[in-house]
Amino acid sequence: MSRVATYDVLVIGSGPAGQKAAIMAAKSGKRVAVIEREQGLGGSCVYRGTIPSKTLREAALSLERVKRGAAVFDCKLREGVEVGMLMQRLDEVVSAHSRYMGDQLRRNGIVLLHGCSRFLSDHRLELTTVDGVTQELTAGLIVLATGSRPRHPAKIPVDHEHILDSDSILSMIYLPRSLTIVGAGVVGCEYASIFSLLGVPVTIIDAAPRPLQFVDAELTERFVASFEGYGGRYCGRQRIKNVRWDGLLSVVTTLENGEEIATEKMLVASGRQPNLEDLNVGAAGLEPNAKGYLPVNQYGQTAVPHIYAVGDMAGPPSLASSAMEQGRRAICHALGMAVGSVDHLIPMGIYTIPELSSVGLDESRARERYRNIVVGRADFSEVARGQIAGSDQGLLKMIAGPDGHQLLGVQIIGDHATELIHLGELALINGNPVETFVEGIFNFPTYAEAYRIAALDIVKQRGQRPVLAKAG
Ligand SMILES: Cc1cc2nc3c(=O)[nH]c(=O)nc-3n(C[C@H](O)[C@H](O)[C@H](O)COP(=O)(O)OP(=O)(O)OC[C@H]3O[C@@H](n4cnc5c(N)ncnc54)[C@H](O)[C@@H]3O)c2cc1C
Ligand SMILES: NC(=O)c1ccc[n+]([C@@H]2O[C@H](COP(=O)([O-])OP(=O)(O)OC[C@H]3O[C@@H](n4cnc5c(N)ncnc54)[C@H](O)[C@@H]3O)[C@@H](O)[C@H]2O)c1
Repeated sequence: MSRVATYDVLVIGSGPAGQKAAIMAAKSGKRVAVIEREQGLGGSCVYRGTIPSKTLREAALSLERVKRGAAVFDCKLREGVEVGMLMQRLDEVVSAHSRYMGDQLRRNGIVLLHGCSRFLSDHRLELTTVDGVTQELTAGLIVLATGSRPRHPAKIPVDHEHILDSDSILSMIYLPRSLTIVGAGVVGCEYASIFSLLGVPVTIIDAAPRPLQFVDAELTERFVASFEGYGGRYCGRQRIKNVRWDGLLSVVTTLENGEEIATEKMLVASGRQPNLEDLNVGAAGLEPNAKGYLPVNQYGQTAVPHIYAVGDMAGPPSLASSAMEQGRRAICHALGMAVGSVDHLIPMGIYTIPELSSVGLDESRARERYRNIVVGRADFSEVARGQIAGSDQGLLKMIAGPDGHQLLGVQIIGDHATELIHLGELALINGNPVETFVEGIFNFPTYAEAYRIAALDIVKQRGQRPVLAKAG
């Protein structure tokens, strides 16, 4: 082992959480090293998560746009098309991303170390490179950002050939003739949309009565209607008895109600678990909780004050966007800098087709807290841009407090929902009232006009319930 290398800040993992932590620390004048066990930078976000899935989604979206114009266009996918052909831009996107990140680390003077690391004590780590060379490292501040990996239920024998997870699904050469998806969370629903639009019959199985349980029920109803419109089937409230590959053609799923579902492939999307095992956290005095995560406070600080855990490895919401913010916040907190106060307003963007997005309180949570809320609705079929695009599944819901002025949240399903949500987010951050959307001028024709329609709906209801408005 060579002599000990000393840094101010050591960041383990180069995904969105680790990157932002490292950059923030370097910009604050600290000597920083990032340890990454994979050859490429960027974490599962770049290689197995966000970017590959969204690249395949673009192909499904192109097909969907053509299908909307079915009266004039006649277009379907060629027989035997390879999944790789549908993701032609992926290599370019991934290498551009990795190059950009490498440059950014270098520009900021951050040392990049390749290898796997484990704690020797609370300030010391051992790094082992792929060649088996070891090096001891020490730092005053350590940020763990090792991400997560798919969780496999005990009853499902994932073999990565017939029964796949979100890491192996994109290694399929051909589109499957049919697909069962276990789990109607974000991963399951995003892939369900993509594959069903590409013409694959998809069945989703979940123990819950509806998919995406944490999303507004009116929005998920529209999602299910659209998914079923593309030939998909949602099997809610179902428990799986067993899953087996029949050795010939099909993966056979037996449900506890006796039904058998046979499809060519299965995708298991039943949640994630943190990458913690290799780190030997016990040597640093840390202990995971019953769910396998390291307990942290709102800044990502663990029970050992100079060790922070951020991003997926620290648990939900498990988003690239929140991972970046957690990385930044951890460093600000550790270095005694102002952290900012909008972390409760993390927007959620789900890239199903149609897209779903939300910020602030949704209808049911707002009702729990304030009882007499006012809900404004704008159907995209009322918006000129929606009519032009034939986007009739869209809906924007604006949630106002009992006085009908205070904005509490916005939920959107439909084209560009994940972009549109930021208007609502900024209004919430700035404490703008509902009127902002009535008085502001919007480009025409745009989907953003849905904000004004929803706001006017609230104003109309306010006029009809003067007693409630005064009672507050
Ligand atoms: C299919 C899919 C689609 C997704 N789509 C979206 C989306 O559209 N939008 C969104 O916001 N989020 C999305 N996510 C979630 C997003 O990818 C994650 O929340 C994000 O990648 C978490 O970032 P992270 O930095 O915590 O971890 P990761 O990105 O997983 O990075 C962790 C890094 O740590 C490294 N590492 C692990 N252990 C060690 C060790 N012992 N030593 C050294 N290095 C180590 C790993 O190699 C990896 O590079 C998606 C996830 C999946 C699975
Ligand atoms: N657009 C995005 O931001 C995006 C995209 C993809 C993933 N992600 C993140 O990745 C994380 C993981 O996503 P995920 O969808 O794998 O997990 P999840 O925890 O969101 O959903 C898992 C689903 O599987 C179901 N389930 C679990 N075990 C089951 C079983 N044995 N039988 C039937 N159903 C079962 C659960 O009821 C749940 O609905 C999420 O936290 C999400 O935030 C985000």
